[in-house]
Amino acid sequence: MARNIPKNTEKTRERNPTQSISFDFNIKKILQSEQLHFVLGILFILLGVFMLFSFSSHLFTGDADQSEVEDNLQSSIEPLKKQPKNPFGLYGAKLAHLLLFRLFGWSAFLLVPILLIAGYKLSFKKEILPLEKLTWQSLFYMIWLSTFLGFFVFMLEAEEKWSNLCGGIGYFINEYLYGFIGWASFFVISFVLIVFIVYYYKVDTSSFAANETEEDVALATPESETAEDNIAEAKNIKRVRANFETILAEEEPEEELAIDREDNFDEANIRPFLPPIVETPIAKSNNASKSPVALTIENSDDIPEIIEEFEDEAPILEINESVNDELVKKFGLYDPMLDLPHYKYPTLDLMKEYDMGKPNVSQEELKANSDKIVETLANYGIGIASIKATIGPTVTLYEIIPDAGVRISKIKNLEDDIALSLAALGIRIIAPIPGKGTIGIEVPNKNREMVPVKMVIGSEKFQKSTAELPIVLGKTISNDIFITDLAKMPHLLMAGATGQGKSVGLNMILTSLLYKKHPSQLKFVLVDPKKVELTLFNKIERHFLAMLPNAAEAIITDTKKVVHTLNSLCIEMDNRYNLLKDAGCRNLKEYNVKFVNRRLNPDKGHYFMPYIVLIIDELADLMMTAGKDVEQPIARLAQLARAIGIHLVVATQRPSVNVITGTIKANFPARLSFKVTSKIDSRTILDTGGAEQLVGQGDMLLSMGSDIIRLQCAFVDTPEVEDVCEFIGNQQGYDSAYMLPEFEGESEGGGSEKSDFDPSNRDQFFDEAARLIVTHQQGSTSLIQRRLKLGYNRAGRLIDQLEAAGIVGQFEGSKAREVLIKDMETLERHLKSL
Ligand SMILES: Nc1ncnc2c1ncn2[C@@H]1O[C@H](COP(=O)(O)OP(=O)(O)OP(=O)(O)O)[C@@H](O)[C@H]1O
Repeated sequence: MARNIPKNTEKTRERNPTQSISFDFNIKKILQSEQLHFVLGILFILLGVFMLFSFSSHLFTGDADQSEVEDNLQSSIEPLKKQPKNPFGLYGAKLAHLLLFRLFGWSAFLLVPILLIAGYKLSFKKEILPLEKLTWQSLFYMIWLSTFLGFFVFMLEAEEKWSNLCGGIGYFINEYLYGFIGWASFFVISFVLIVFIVYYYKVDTSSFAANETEEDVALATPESETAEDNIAEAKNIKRVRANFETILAEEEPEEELAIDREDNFDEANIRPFLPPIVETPIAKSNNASKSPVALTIENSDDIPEIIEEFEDEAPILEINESVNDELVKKFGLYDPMLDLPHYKYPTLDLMKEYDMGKPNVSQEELKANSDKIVETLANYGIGIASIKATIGPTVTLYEIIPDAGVRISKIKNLEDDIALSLAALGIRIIAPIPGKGTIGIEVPNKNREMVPVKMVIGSEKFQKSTAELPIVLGKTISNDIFITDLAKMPHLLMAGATGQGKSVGLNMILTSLLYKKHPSQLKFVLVDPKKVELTLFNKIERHFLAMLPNAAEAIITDTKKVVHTLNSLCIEMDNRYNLLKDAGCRNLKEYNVKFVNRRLNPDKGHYFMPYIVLIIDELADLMMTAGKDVEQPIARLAQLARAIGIHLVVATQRPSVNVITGTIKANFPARLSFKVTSKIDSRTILDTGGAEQLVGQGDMLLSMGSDIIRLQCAFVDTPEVEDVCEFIGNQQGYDSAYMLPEFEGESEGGGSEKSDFDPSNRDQFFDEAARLIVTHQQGSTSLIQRRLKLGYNRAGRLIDQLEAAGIVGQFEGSKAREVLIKDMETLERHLKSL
């Protein structure tokens, strides 16, 4: 209304009956002013301090001042007979006398923190502790404590000496109660406290009932809970998770929180960066009563079914939006980067500057080459309508449009003749160039141009790239910087004869990712059977590397360990799929978005999932020594891991069929080839010839689906990689590398065959798993996996042992196994008898 009032001209003000409204408006403004808040806040704080000291002094001077203060309270006009002993003067003595002696007793001290916190909040706009809650609690405890202490003062008839303890309120309540029920008033007082605690703190009374589990309670939670209830419950969850920093998050300002997370790292023992997050209490849908089905993914055809299963069968989480919003409002979105808040991305000055000099291809060279092409083709009776040249860093592409009626295959067959006439190696004919209707002839330049890493990494295109896993490989034939997204590839197979630029290519991939990703977002698993190529990356172990628990080194060089690591990655994949299923997400990106929005519960094993990039520097070596043992997990990962953010980059010197087997090849849609020694090798890796014609030094062909592009790989020198790694390695990192799930090889396992089951040799988690299964009455591997935080294989072995021990029934396909023991008592007896 006030906004519609005409502007305050003298006239309108005279006539306008709404003048008072405009006055109100100003009052409101004054009340809302920051200055007033600040001043009031300081006043509150001073008052709090004044109270604290006058109350404390009263404990010693109260008796002496009593009669003086009482007199003054009766008639404040009469002059004081003697000065009060309280150093805070008459008013200090009066205030203390009123609040301590007449009203609340010692519990009046509780008013002090309220004043201090309220004052601080008003002045500095920061709530050290939740003020409203604190005020209600303090009021209750002031009265209750005064009554409680009053009981003893009254019963012991010590009011002369101790009336300060309980104040007037406590004493009179007890006097009144005693008149009715005598000393049983103590029960009433205690009962009031119990009622307050149960209702105010929303004590989960169901947890007192025997055998009822956390999950049952969650199921019992009425969906119509108010947002406030949910927040309170969320905070309860938080309280339990004392090892997470969440408590600090609530009570401390953001900056302090960040530092604390860093310091308390090892507290989150499973994953060093398990996120500090408060979760919305989640009520499960009706489907929750269905047994969760163990998730086994054998091949990529399963994926659509799994996704459907996510939608249909998975316990779908119902999220109370308002609570999440409340949490987000309070703590902000979850930021994984706060794990290492001071982390600095590598800078461009770590890379060498190269003097590029003049253009690498002269006009004369261009003219001479196009003349020779036209001439050679003319010699074979092929006329050319037009010719156009595009200069690239390594090769120049001459695009020709032949006269009408010329057969393309005829030109293609002239590859060697053209090479001969141009006296150049590495001519490649692309006939026709897809989508262009021209024929391309790539002719290597006499002076090739090196593509420095600084140029591509520093390019605007790369710096601004929003790809999930951006990698800048180098330049295309038309001098464009080529950037691709490894997350979309989703896996890359690399081949190239020795000395053709494979290692530089791998380093480019790693360097690109190191320049764009934060350690909390990405982890590398580095496999280096040659033992020398990737050692540079040791320095970034605590930032970017993942490793097996108890491994001595993060970079894996030993074939046996490679097999373990690959299998461990498969377990990680299964675990991640289970978490995605739980969260109702289809891929890692969706999952992480949900997590960042505080919609997933870390207590249920959810965490911010970093991408994992597995790099294998020499597959041939591994295939020779371990064959199927490495082929199978690689194929499985390649088939299934894309959705959960595990991407593979596998390089090999020998792209022969026994290294790049059909299974492996079929699952690597993106393939990159440096120069190879034969056309057959080129066919093995790219499904077409051409790679044998490359000119080396990072000249490469990238095949993604049907397209093949020629690229010049950028050059990153070993000292540059070293500097980047040192730059990262010198910064504060995690306590250790990212831990992959443990994997026990067949021989080390606890015996998976049912017939082999030996009760004395059971898994150390056997009893725990049995109790879990019987409590939940669900014979499910994924339950064991999630609750006991074990890998899929180990959980599977446990289920087999439970079957052998007669605790669960047989495997029944997609259904959970029947639980044969129905209650804990029988189970305990059974366990003892084993
Ligand atoms: N992109 C590039 N630009 C310029 N020169 C390059 C490029 N890539 C590689 N080279 C040159 O080729 C040499 C060999 O490269 P690299 O070590 O990458 O080969 P490789 O294929 O890994 O060999 P190997 O399999 O024996 O390890 C480099 O030392 C460098 O001089």
